Amino acid sequence: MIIGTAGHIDHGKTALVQALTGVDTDRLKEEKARGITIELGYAYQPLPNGEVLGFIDVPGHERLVHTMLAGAAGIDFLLLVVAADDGLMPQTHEHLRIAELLGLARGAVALTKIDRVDADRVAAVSADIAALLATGPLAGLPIFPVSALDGTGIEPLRRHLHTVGTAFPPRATQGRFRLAVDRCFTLHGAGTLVTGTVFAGEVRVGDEVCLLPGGQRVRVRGLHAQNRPAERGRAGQRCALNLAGIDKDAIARGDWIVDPALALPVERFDACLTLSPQAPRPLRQWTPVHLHLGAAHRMAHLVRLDSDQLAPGERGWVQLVPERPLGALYGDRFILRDAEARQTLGGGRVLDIRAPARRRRTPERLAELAALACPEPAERLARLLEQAEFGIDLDELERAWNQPDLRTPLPADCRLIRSGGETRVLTLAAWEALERRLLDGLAEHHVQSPDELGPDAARARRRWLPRLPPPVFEPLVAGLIERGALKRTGAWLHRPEHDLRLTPAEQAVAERILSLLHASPLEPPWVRDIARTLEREESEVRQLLRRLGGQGQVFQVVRDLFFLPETLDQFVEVVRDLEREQDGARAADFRDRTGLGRKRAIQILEHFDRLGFTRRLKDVHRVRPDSPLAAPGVKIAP
Ligand SMILES: Nc1nc2c(ncn2[C@@H]2O[C@H](COP(=O)(O)OP(=O)(O)OP(=O)(O)O)[C@@H](O)[C@H]2O)c(=O)[nH]1
Repeated sequence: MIIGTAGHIDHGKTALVQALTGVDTDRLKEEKARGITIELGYAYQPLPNGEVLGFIDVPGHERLVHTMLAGAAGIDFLLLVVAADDGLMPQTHEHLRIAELLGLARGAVALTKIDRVDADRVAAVSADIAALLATGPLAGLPIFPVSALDGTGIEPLRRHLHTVGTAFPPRATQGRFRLAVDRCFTLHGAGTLVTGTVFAGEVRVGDEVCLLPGGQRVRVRGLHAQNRPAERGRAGQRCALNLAGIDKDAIARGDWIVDPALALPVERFDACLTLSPQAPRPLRQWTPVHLHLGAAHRMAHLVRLDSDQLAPGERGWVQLVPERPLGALYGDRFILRDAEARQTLGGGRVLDIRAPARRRRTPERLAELAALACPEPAERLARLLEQAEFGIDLDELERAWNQPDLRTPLPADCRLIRSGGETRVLTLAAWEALERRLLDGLAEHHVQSPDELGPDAARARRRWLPRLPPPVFEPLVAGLIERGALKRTGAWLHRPEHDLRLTPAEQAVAERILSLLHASPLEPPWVRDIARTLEREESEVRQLLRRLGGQGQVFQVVRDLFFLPETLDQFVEVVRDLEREQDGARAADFRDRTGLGRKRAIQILEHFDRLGFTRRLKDVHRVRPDSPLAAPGVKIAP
């Protein structure tokens, strides 16, 4: 268990920790000279059950609240210190408010310096403290009157802390490792050391870990847990890590040391924020604030999400945009102070570290935040899934929530898709809705373009499910094909009832049309000419040719002019030759080698551009290296 002191300057925090543990945590020369705490101080005390109590002593100076916050982020138990002579003072209030906003649920009050006052004063200040606590979540904390000077009351307080510490449940270690760095220094002969509180998981000597937000990989060469050499450190302990492969100057207070899977720098996050009732005014859009999260401290801007301003005492959804990325995960507590760093404004909990910069205030997004605010992970996932049209990237969510086992068990009525290196989960209802959108889209397409077999898969996705990640689209299509609800012919997707098969009478006409094309492949007749030769309606010939086009038997190069695939293949070969020999096809060269007229040569090249075989750059048509037709021998004709 980690105990953190809190309280107004000079109220006796450091003296109390020394009386309790024998350790003087004011180590700095300047601290000694001025008699105040400037940096965080640390002390440890072994318990009979083998556990170790950790103490973090924080400064009480009003200008050092940011240091107090760096220490307070990792504590389990609040030791609120109030001097009996002074009574309640500004930082008594502010530190208490911070502890409440950080969600601290355990604590005790030390009423110090009782050697300086009489019993009536002790009773009066005790009553003030009880009244102060009564309105908040820490109501009813025990109050211990003590004197660090003569030792009165120290023993009962120490016994109380030992009893609570012994009964304190060790934190669960199922998440991945993360430690909030509050100090970094070099030790002669050992190299770079960082210390901090382990927020989650476990670390062992030899582990490879990551600096966040920097991203550098480092190895844990050695470690201390609760001030003792150890092979491993775990959630809830203070640890010192000896890191190999990094300079001290590359690390600063506020960084995190994390499992490499958690090395996600956060540029903005959405959160639930409670504005303190004592905040001086409502928070408006883009208010600049000091953001304290873990041991980190950043300037940040605040965006209101569910209304335009947040009034004192209110709770709402906000987005925070720090000036530089930081480390944060779902559920992390944070504190906001005003831009001048004079007052604590409020505090909250991180809900989404992958928060969108756009469309962040839509009703759909607010519904998502409501789901994210749900404290229980399985229920939270289920509620998120209900709204996730395209499903959820489960790997990403497991990292963002630091919950490596979210998928066991998977919520009922869900589908897990593993594809393209991604694991996505969707409700069956969402899956069916996606299937319907594709099938309905195709049905409509068939009505509008009856002469076309259907779009290819890439076009179908862009058209009807543009926001569905491609790795999910493929299994969706495959599933529909397997069930017979969809057909794939060549590259084209279509409904099974839609095909371009011709009736025997139409087939007879089609064959006569094709033989006319075969008779003059380089200069095929126009639709008008074919109709005249065969004595059929122009519209009938046009429609038949388009349906043959849908089957890939002819290609329309310009309106009403159709070429056979094998003819186009000859042209493809010419273009490939020109690409090899002259870095692309110019209209004049292409005309000379094919014997086409100039205008037709250009039309063919433009057709190739449309097919994606070539790309025009000024007057040259270059072969696209990614086109299947770029490879020698590949043909358009089946
Ligand atoms: N008489 C008396 N003096 C005390 C007691 N506790 C602390 N003091 C004195 O009060 C002064 C401040 O004590 P500290 O322990 O440094 O106070 P602090 O709260 O740690 O101060 P900051 O960390 O700077 O906020 C020192 O001169 C202490 O000797 C006490 O129980 N009785």
